[in-house]
Amino acid sequence: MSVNGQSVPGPQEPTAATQLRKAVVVGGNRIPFARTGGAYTKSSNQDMLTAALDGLIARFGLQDERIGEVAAGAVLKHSRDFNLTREAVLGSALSAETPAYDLQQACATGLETVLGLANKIKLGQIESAIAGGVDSASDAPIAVSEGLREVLLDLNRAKTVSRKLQVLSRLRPKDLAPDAPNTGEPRTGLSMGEHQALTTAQWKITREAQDELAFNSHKNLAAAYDAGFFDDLLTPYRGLSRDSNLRADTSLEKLATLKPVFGKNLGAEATMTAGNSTPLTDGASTVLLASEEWADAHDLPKLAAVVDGEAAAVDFVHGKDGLLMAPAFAVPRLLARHNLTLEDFDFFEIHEAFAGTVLSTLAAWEDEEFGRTRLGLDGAFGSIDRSKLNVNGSSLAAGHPFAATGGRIVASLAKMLHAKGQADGRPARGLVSICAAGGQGVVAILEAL
Ligand SMILES: CC(=O)CC(=O)SCCNC(=O)CCNC(=O)[C@H](O)C(C)(C)COP(=O)(O)OP(=O)(O)OC[C@H]1O[C@@H](n2cnc3c(N)ncnc32)[C@H](O)[C@@H]1OP(=O)(O)O
Repeated sequence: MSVNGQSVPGPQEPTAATQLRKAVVVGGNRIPFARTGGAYTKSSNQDMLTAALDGLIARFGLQDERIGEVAAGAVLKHSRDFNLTREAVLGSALSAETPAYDLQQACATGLETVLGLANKIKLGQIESAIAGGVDSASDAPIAVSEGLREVLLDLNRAKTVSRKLQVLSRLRPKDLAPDAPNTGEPRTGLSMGEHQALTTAQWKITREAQDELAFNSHKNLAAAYDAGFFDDLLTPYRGLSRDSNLRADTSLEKLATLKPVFGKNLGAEATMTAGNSTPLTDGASTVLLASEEWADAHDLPKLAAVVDGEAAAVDFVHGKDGLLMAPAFAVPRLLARHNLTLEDFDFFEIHEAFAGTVLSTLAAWEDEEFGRTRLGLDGAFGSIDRSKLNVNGSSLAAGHPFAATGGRIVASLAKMLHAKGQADGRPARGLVSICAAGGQGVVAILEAL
């Protein structure tokens, strides 16, 4: 059968995944997320990832343990961090004989590390793994200009003082201007927020609907903290024990007063504000994965199984689809492979890059024409029960340290699924959906154990 242009095995045909052993989520850990320029201004990616690893190691008694593999990544990485994850492992309490590598899939990095490592466990290549991600916009790498770079390289090669002076004489004042990273898409020059403003307008998402989603994110995250949901997940770090972006006292009235920040310059209705967009954030998260046998042998919990994942990409460059709309295509493909519909899920963890991102995706799934023309279905893909969406808060409230968001979501969802256990006579089931820069998206299904 075919779903949005890709053939997927029919429901009756067993997929390779169904014949493999299980990869289970044992648990996760993270440091509280901090708004950029705040508590972690003096922390590097390596510091934060090491702290998130050490918290996980302490929680599950993994000191000096040789783990099968550790994979993590950062979207904003200094050139000195060749293999950031390996350096973090070497700085942690794990055995130095634990192999580790970096992976980069923009905001989906954390989820992609979970899926890749889970597959290795399913195949029997490794018994245990730690997935993760980290990002710091506070410690963002600043590159030098092309002119200064050329001069510095030539200077390094120059053997005599006169040659060095000759090279230096090429420098112009403009060469000294730094080249700072930004959230712009290289192929369009538009920021993520500007891209989303176009999509938000295309799907006619109102300011009120976006503010309501943002309000619920803060309300749900605050309630989760108050209920102790995160007590086992957070390593206090640099004086923080809660995500610093969380505003338990925000209100729909306050959100309605905030000035629109994206879209005005593009002729789109400007409905996106600092309140319904994620802030730039610093933070790190880790997730311990294992085979059932390894978890049992170490007397560790098995919260949920990583069932399967899917990635999609859209052609945003030519305006065919919105930059952050790839999950709208990946989810239907993944669900078709498992003969599932949106009604078969008990929790939806849809990353809130912007409130408009979540709402545009849901609107696309509910749209008959999108279902027919873009997904190749007979009608609309479906709608979700909103009471199952991001029930313990998501990125709008917690913040979004790009590569660390996937680990936050998987660890939280695994706990929620384990607590729920069964639903309708089957294991509780959760869907993870993460949009990423470059027009990509990664999604996954987890099931309670
Ligand atoms: C990268 C990938 O692969 C995919 C993705 O996830 S895409 C997403 C990537 N992330 C981004 O692009 C980051 C987007 N965000 C931004 O650029 C910035 O946060 C922003 C431009 C939206 C806002 O920046 P800012 O103006 O510095 O925000 P900030 O000062 O915190 O807030 C502005 C005001 O709103 C208020 N505010 C913000 N949130 C609020 C809330 N929930 N409730 C009440 N007030 C709030 C603040 O208090 C502040 O008020 P004052 O001016 O009175 O102090």
